[in-house]
Formats: sequence, C-alpha cells, structure tokens
Amino acid sequence: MNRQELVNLIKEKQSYLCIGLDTDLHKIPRHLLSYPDPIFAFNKAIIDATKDLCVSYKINTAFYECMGIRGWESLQRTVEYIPSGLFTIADAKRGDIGNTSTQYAKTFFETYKFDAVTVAPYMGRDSVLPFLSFHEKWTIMLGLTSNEGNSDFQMQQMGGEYLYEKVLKAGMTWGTPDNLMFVIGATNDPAQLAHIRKLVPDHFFLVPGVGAQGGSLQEISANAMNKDCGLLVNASRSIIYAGNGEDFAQDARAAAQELQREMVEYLEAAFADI
Ligand SMILES: O=C(O)c1cc(=O)[nH]c(=O)n1[C@@H]1O[C@H](COP(=O)(O)O)[C@@H](O)[C@H]1O
Repeated sequence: MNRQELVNLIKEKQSYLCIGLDTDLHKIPRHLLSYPDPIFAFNKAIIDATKDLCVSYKINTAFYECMGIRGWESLQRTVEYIPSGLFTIADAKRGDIGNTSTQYAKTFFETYKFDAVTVAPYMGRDSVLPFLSFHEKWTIMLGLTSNEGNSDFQMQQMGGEYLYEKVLKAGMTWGTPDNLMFVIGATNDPAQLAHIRKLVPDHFFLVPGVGAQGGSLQEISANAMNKDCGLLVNASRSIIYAGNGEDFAQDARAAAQELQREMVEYLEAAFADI
C-alpha cells in the first residue's frame, strides 16, 4: 500500500487505529482451545468484529514465534485473512548486517506479504537500507519508544542532542515519507511529542502505548498529527482482551469503537475538510 492509499483509507474510515494482534494462548478464552488453531480462531473473530473500525493490524511476531512452526502457521493464516486494503504490519523489530537484513525483508515483505515491518536501527544505515529497497513496502524504524528503558539509550545526550533525535534525522536521509515511518511511543511527554513532530513533519508515526501502557490518544493526536493525519495509533491488549467470555469479539469491538469514535473527533478538529 502506498502513502496516498493509506491517507485515503484513514479519511474514508475516519480512523487511524491499528489493532495489535499480540495473541497469547494463555490469555485467549478457554473455549477456543479445542479449535485446531486456537490462535487463528481468536484472531479471525477479532478481525471479523473490528475490520470496519481500523485501518491496520499489527502482528507482533514474538507471540507467534514462541510456538515454533505452529505459531508461524497461525501468523500466516492470520495475515492472509486480513482483508486486502488494510495496512498490515509485522512487528518483528529486525535489523542486522546488510545481507541478513535483506533476508528478513524478504521474509516479511515477500513470503508473508506484509506492507510493513518494524526495524531496530541500532546497527546503522546498512542494516536499515535493505528494508527500504522494496517497492511500495514500509520500514517502521524505532524512534522514541514507549517503554521505561527508552531513557537508557534513546534519551541520552550526544553532541548536544538526544540519541533518538540523531536516529530520526539519520532515518530521514535514508528513507522518505513514502517508505519510512517511525515508532513514537504515546507514553512520552506531550511537549516531546510536539517537538518530534516539528523535527519530522512529514513521516507517519506508528504510535504504541495507548491503552494498557497508559498513553493518551488525545495527547498524541493533539501534538503529533500532520497534514495527512500522519499517525497509526496501536492498541493491543486493551482491545483484544477487553472480554474473556464467549462474546469476547464483541467486547473487542466495543473497545475499538471507543477509540475510533474519539479519532473521528480529533480528525474533525484537525481537518475541517478531511
Ligand atoms: O514497535 C512497537 O510496536 C512497539 C514499540 C514501542 O515502543 N512500544 C510498544 O509497546 N510496541 C509494541 O506495541 C504493542 C503494544 O501493546 P499494548 O501495550 O498491549 O497495547 C506491543 O506489540 C509492543 O511490542
């Protein structure tokens, strides 16, 4: 999916919600455990119940890889089940020497046909560029993350600026607003979110941290939207585990709907004409 298609999708659906399928066998309703592929059965029900409310699904590969081959099969069934026209993210946080990064990129862009993959930029330019060379595919580079440990490296000063600022600036010279997004955690200070948007005016941000981690949809929307919305706001646990009974998918829908309704307001406030 290219940038214009993503922007159009956000306008059509009045949503910039990305639902995280962080599906854990130990957290899904018990009645699903008798299904041949309980993880897929859960995801299928969540997708059926929420696909009109979101523009994207993010599959965090950790929740699938931990189950070996069965997990990869659940991942494949899930990504193939997501309706075409929705933006699919493999949250794999990869990045290695160039020829290895190319193999990671092929895994997620070609074998599993995701639109985007998350990339950890610690190894530098040649670990990120291979992801950026795929046509109409997206690299989502970690910028300022949502976790407490973001202060260990990302918030360290280096030559008068924070390390995360250097990472964002370098990323902008490697990719373009058409193939590169940054992860910016919703748990960060609102003034910092506004500062980051100033530094990076055009790129989309993938924003985790709303919901279970306590980040505010209002704050990220007020401080970090750009002229194209420029945000994909992810929530995982607060949506997919909103309920735990037979009607868990309807509870997930209600949780997603609450965020999407708020998004309508913020889109209206930001763009009279969107
Ligand atoms: O890259 C990510 O998606 C990510 C980056 C970050 O800074 N913080 C963060 O929570 N994430 C991911 O976003 C999701 C957040 O999940 P919830 O806290 O359950 O909404 C998880 O899949 C995390 O791995």
